[in-house]
Amino acid sequence: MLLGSTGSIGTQAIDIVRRNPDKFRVVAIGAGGGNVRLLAEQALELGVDAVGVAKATAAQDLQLAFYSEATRRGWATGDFRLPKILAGPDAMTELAQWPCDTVLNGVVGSLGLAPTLAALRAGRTLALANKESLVAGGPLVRAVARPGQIVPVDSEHSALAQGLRGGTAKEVRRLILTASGGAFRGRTREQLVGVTPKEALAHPTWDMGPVVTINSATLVNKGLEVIETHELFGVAYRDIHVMVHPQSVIHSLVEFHDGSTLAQCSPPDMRLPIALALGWPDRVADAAPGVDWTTAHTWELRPLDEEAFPAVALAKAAGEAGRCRPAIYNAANEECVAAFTAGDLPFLGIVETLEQTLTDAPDFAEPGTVDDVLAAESWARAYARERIAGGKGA
Ligand SMILES: NC(=O)C1=CN([C@@H]2O[C@H](COP(=O)(O)OP(=O)(O)OC[C@H]3O[C@@H](n4cnc5c(N)ncnc54)[C@H](OP(=O)(O)O)[C@@H]3O)[C@@H](O)[C@H]2O)C=CC1
Ligand SMILES: CC(=O)[C@@H](O)[C@H](O)COP(=O)(O)O
Ligand SMILES: [Mn+2]
Repeated sequence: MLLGSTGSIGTQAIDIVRRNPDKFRVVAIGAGGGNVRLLAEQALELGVDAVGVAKATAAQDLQLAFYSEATRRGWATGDFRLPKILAGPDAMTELAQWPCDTVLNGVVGSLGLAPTLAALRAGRTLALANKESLVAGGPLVRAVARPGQIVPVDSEHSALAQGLRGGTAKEVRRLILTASGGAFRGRTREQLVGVTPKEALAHPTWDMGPVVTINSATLVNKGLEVIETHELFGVAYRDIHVMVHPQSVIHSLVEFHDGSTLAQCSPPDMRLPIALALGWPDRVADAAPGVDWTTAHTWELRPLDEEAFPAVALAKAAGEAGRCRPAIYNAANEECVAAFTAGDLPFLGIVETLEQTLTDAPDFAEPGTVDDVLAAESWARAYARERIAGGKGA
């Protein structure tokens, strides 16, 4: 099951499936509804049983897209069976419970929380790219997930999961997440004034969807990943570190208490962690090219400039405090990224707004239900939007 099949993660997952028909079969796919042509193309190529679109009004366009795709393929009516269409805001959650072994959650944003919980409750293995669901609803996810039921897709967390195979939890001293540094790596705070969405979208090493790319530029992505690390591996925030690694070849490191450190290395290509998550615990041969060991390489690791990029420290504090503050951090960021992309908020205003939103947030309790998360998110979204509309953070 692929949720977010039309996106960067989804299309790369399909590449893995296409090249490994003996290992994987996709039974259903889902996406927002912004690209029904691609969704129909994928559905007919993969021969899925069901297709979901979150935008209810996209259902009719999807139906039409099936027929044009069938015509393009030279298929006559009667030669093929149309997949069942699920449409509306609950479509991803319904699909997450569809009979299958593994659900890959590759949708973007904390709207991925309901499908994450549904897949876990239905007993599926969850290949998780949608880090926002874990950040927003960590305590809810922890309460329903069996040990080992979530397999990380995020490159750093896949690296950590691989490194942790090399020792026991008791032997771990610290986890080190690597960060490319994003589009503005090496800049001072002053040099970030006036940077544009186009510049922020020019990621130095990874080709990804727009939201995660802008989050890389602000380092909010690394903030989300620190919380994701804590939620996935149960390691204390004080033992989770971030290092800037411009080459994006070392995807993260595990240090053990004897002073030994294990790193996972491969050229930046998400098909490797996606394939590993789909096949977990087995590796999929030739998922992506490996490092070329016949040439010279220089791999750097540098401390993060926390003054220019305070987003990681903010996320750590939010994670340590709990009580929906990670959900507030993420929801405010989703609003800020949309505003920055639309030209309504300057780049530095993103993290400034996050900080102010966290400062002014009322005290929420630890979430016990999805509604608790939604209440905190809805407060944060409204607060951030109001600040942005009022020209604050500009
Ligand atoms: N791309 C990457 O390399 C990496 C991504 N991730 C994480 O994976 C997730 C996906 O990222 P990425 O693939 O880059 O994002 P993209 O923007 O490329 O794709 C997003 C996907 O989500 C779908 N979508 C959008 N809105 C909805 C909705 N309301 N309901 C259901 N589906 C929706 C989109 O469908 P539509 O086409 O219809 O809009 C699309 O299929 C994010 O959480 C990201 O942080 C993590 C590590 C690496
Ligand atoms: C590929 C991947 O996992 C992204 O989440 C990646 O981490 C983005 O790169 P940086 O956040 O390190 O710039
Ligand atoms: Mn990552």
